[in-house]
Amino acid sequence: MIDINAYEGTPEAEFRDFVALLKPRVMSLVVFTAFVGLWVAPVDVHPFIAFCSVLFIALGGGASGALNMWYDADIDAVMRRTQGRPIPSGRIDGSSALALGLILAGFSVMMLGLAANWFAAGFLAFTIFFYAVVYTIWLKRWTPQNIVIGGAAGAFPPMIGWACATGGISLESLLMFALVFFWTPPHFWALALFMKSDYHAAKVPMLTVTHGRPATRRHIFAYTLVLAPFAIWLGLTSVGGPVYLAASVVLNALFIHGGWQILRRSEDAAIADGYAVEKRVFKLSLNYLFLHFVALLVQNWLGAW
Ligand code: HEM
Ligand SMILES: CC(C)=CCC/C(C)=C/CC/C(C)=C/COP(=O)(O)OP(=O)(O)O
Repeated sequence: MIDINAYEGTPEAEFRDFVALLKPRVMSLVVFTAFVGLWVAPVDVHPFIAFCSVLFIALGGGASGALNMWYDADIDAVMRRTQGRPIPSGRIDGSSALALGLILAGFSVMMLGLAANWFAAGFLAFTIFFYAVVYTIWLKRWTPQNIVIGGAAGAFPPMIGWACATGGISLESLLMFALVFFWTPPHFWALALFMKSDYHAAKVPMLTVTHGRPATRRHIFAYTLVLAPFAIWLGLTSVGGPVYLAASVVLNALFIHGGWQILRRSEDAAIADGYAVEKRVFKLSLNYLFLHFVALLVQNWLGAW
């Protein structure tokens, strides 16, 4: 019998494939942190300028996602989680993704410079470079500290937002950076614990692969402990207040408890329940970060210290 599917040729790229190249789900939280950084800054920004700034940061983030997918296509083709992405599945060729990434990167930086200021635009350019080149091309395939150092790229957006409003850097924006920076390792390693075989197959030196799961569990717990003081310190600055502080204390207690549970678990127990705790802590990590930034917004609305 003739298999007509074998004669379909290269699958057609659809609009949603180009959108997928921009990693919209991950970037939605990144962009939210940038928005909050801009909004809580002590300078009034015209709503239209604020809207444009966030839009161009989002486009810049998307550009870096496309550049990451272009370079990582070989890794993505091996891992089950990423095999369906537009490049490994053949719906978009690498050179189109590269072109899209470069054009969007240039466009977003130029437009942010015109809409906000050139310091913020330079910061956005540096962040795109950091994710696409420092993390993706260099660190990711080289060291298990890849996501710790490379995580800085994901932590810059609230500083970019702040820079859009103020044209500079402050203790508050540095602490927002620290919040995302020290959050990234437990966020990612919780996921890596239930994805180890994928990274192993793709020969990516994630901590789970190079140092094993017990070491990864210890690292997750340690980072939840390091993270908490920075998150709470932010609440003592000019953007903080009682609502943020209360939220942060509760969220950190939950996150540290999650890290502790991960630390105490044996691998056999994790296999037995299908990594339920690790999956729960990964989800908790997303809520942890989202709610910290929501708390900053609410505090700003109610009035900070
Ligand atoms: C080097 C740093 C990071 C690494 C290696 C990392 C890795 C990952 C991976 C592998 C996933 C799961 C699959 C996926 O959706 O692609 C994920 C999910 C997610 N990450 Fe991260 N992440 C990092 C930083 C960040 C940052 C800075 C943010 C936001 C501020 C973020 C937000 C998210 C969100 C929202 C999801 C869920 C996506 C969904 O619902 O599909 N991540 N992350
Ligand atoms: C404004 C701006 C430029 C923002 C950039 C923000 C940024 C660096 C986000 C990184 C988050 C992310 C998707 C990491 C995934 O790592 P991976 O690429 O190793 O994960 P994968 O295996 O899912 O591809």
